[in-house]
Parts: sequence; C-alpha cells; structure tokens
Amino acid sequence: MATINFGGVDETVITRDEFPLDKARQVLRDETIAVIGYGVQGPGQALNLRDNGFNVIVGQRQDSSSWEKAKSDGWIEGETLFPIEEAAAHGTIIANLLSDAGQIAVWPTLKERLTPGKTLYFSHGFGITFKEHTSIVPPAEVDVILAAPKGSGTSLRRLFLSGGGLNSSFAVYQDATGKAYEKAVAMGIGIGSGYLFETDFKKEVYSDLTGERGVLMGALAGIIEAQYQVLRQRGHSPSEAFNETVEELTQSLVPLVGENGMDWMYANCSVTAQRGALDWKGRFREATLPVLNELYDSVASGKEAERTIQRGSTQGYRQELEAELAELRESELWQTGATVRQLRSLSK
Ligand SMILES: NC(=O)c1ccc[n+]([C@@H]2O[C@H](COP(=O)([O-])OP(=O)(O)OC[C@H]3O[C@@H](n4cnc5c(N)ncnc54)[C@H](O)[C@@H]3O)[C@@H](O)[C@H]2O)c1
Ligand SMILES: CC(C)(O)[C@@H](O)C(=O)O
Ligand SMILES: [Mg+2]
Ligand SMILES: [Mg+2]
Repeated sequence: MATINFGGVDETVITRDEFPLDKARQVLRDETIAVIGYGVQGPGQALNLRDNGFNVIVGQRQDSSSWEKAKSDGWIEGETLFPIEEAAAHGTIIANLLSDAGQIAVWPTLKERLTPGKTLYFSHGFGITFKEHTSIVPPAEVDVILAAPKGSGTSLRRLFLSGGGLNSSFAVYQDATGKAYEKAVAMGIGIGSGYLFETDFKKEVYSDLTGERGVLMGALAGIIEAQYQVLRQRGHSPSEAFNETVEELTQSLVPLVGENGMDWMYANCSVTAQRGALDWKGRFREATLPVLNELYDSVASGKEAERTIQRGSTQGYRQELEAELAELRESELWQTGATVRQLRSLSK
C-alpha cells in the first residue's frame, strides 16, 4: 500500500507493483467468481478476469439478449454460463453486476445462496448504502466488498486489451473471514484496474451519483445544449454551433486537459481565449454551485436512489430509456454531430 500526496492530502493507493496479478491470483486461487449480470460492467469485468486467469462463470437471465451476448463472448452454457440461481450457487464470490434497480428483485435469490464464508462483491455502494430502499442486508457470515471502476465497462475492457488499466475505488463493508480486504484488492486487480483508491460504500455511491448526474454526464449534456441553443438562436449555422461547443471540446481541448491539466490546455490556447475563459469560469462556477449542492443533497437524502429504483423497476423501462436516448440522438445538435463525425475520417 502506498501513501500518495494528492494536492497536499495523503491518501492510500494500491498499485499493481505492490499487489501484482500473481498475488491476486494467489489470493483468489480457490474461488469461483460468479459474475451476475451481463450488461456493461458484467462483460468488461468477466472477460478481464477470465483473460487474467481467474476462475469465472457468468449468471444471466436465459432467453435474454445479454445471454446471447455472453455466448458470443465465449461463455459456454452449462460450463461457464448459467441461469442466475445456478451461477450464484456455484460461485464463492458472487459479483452482483445487475442494474442497481434490478438487484432488488434478484436479492432473495442471491441471499439464499450466500452461505457462510462466501463473498458478496459489488461495483457500487448503492444497494448496501440505500438498504432502506433496496432491502439488501447481507448475512453476517459473508464478506462484503466493492471494486468500482471509475469509468464505463466498455473503457475497462478496451484499456485492458490495449495493456492499460482503468482506476477503481475499493472498499470493505463487512469482513467475516478476516480476508475481505485482500479479496477486495485482488478483485480490483483481477478486473483490470490500474490504481486502486480506498473508500467506503457510502462515499463511493455519493460521489459516483453526484459525478454522473453532474459534470460527467448530466451537466455536460445540459451545458452543451444551452450553448448550442444560444449560438443557433443568434444566427449561427448548426455546424458552427456544434464545432464551437462539442467537436473542439472532445477532439482538441479535453484531451489536452487529460494530458497535463487545465492550465496546460489554457496555455495552448490564445491569450484572448485565456483572458476570456479565466474571466468567465468563476461566473459558471457560481451559477452551477447551487445546482450541484442541490444534487448532492438529493443524493445524500436517498431521493436519487429512490427515483432510480422507482423508474428502473417499472415494466418497459428499457424501452423508455431507449426512447429518451433516441430523442437525444435525433435532435438537431446530435444529428449535426453525426455528420461532423463522418467528416473526421475525411480529414485524417
Ligand atoms: N455501466 C458501467 O460502466 C458502470 C461503471 C461502474 C459501476 N457500475 C455499476 O455496476 C453495476 C452494473 O451496472 P451495469 O451498467 O453493467 O448494469 P446494467 O444496467 O447494464 O444491467 C446489468 C444487467 O442486469 C440485468 N437485469 C436488470 N434487472 C434484472 C432483473 N430483475 N433480473 C435479472 N436481470 C436483471 C440486465 O438484463 C442487464 O443485463 C451497477 O451497480 C452499476 O452502478 C456500472
Ligand atoms: C460510467 C459511470 C458513469 O462512471 C458509472 O458510474 C455508471 O453508473 O455507469
Ligand atoms: Mg454510476
Ligand atoms: Mg461512475
């Protein structure tokens, strides 16, 4: 375990150097990891674990598109691919990677198979933290651990295949065997994490729900829509509005932020741009602070969890989500984006 100073604050970080893959394999050598759910994280984690040499099986609803996807990813019916009940019975580490709302309906099935000494693994603190809403209360004799990749399961798999690793947080909620900590770290390494940051279930879910509703997804889409709208209403063409709002952001400036920080991106723009951005960023910060505080309160009060569960448990919810995404995709803004993306290949 390394102590690393982040902006003046010491934090505990696990690196692959001190907890190499061989050690992770050693810790989990007698375990069968049953990955339950094959949505986005399910495939990423199950395939990385399998390729890393762990003993993995997948549990999924039969006659679902995810079942077919699992088969096409090389999981074999009756050998490494089972209905949820069977996989949970075979698994000694039950990796609960169902949707957060879906975990509620399946919980009694998993709970029944969580015999003493087994491990319950999550990639989110949701089910445990919001137990008043989920009723997920694990038996006392099992370890309860978390490794939560800080990014999409798609990126987790892509980075793994390219030899990299996505950073994850990890936590122990319940240590029944005295080995929960090393199992959590070993799972984190096994699924293909780069660095592992220690947290607890509550902090993980509060920060994660705030991040995705805020800057990472909700605020990102919202501020893009607002600026595009202003530019269009002031007479700019779709392509001009899109290029100045999205294309330059994703293709030129955000990669520079990722590479070397905000000041580096600023320093690579004109003095005119730097002056204006430095003058205006405070206005944007102040304008969004109340919204972000309201969002955090909504997360901490359980309101966000309640809404996720309520909406996520209704019949036909996947189709509703699809329809909302289609509306986004078919908007002038994102249709313009589709055309602009096609032009990228021509300019290569
Ligand atoms: N999507 C990500 O990249 C990501 C990143 C970090 C953490 N997580 C966490 O990982 C977990 C899994 O997320 P995900 O996005 O992969 O899930 P998801 O929403 O894609 O759902 C996973 C699977 O659950 C199945 N499912 C849902 N309800 C069910 C039910 N009642 N019975 C049986 N199966 C059901 C779905 O068919 C799907 O195959 C969640 O806790 C999530 O918060 C996800
Ligand atoms: C990929 C995200 C947004 O980081 C994750 O938290 C999720 O819920 O999918
Ligand atoms: Mg999330
Ligand atoms: Mg997240």
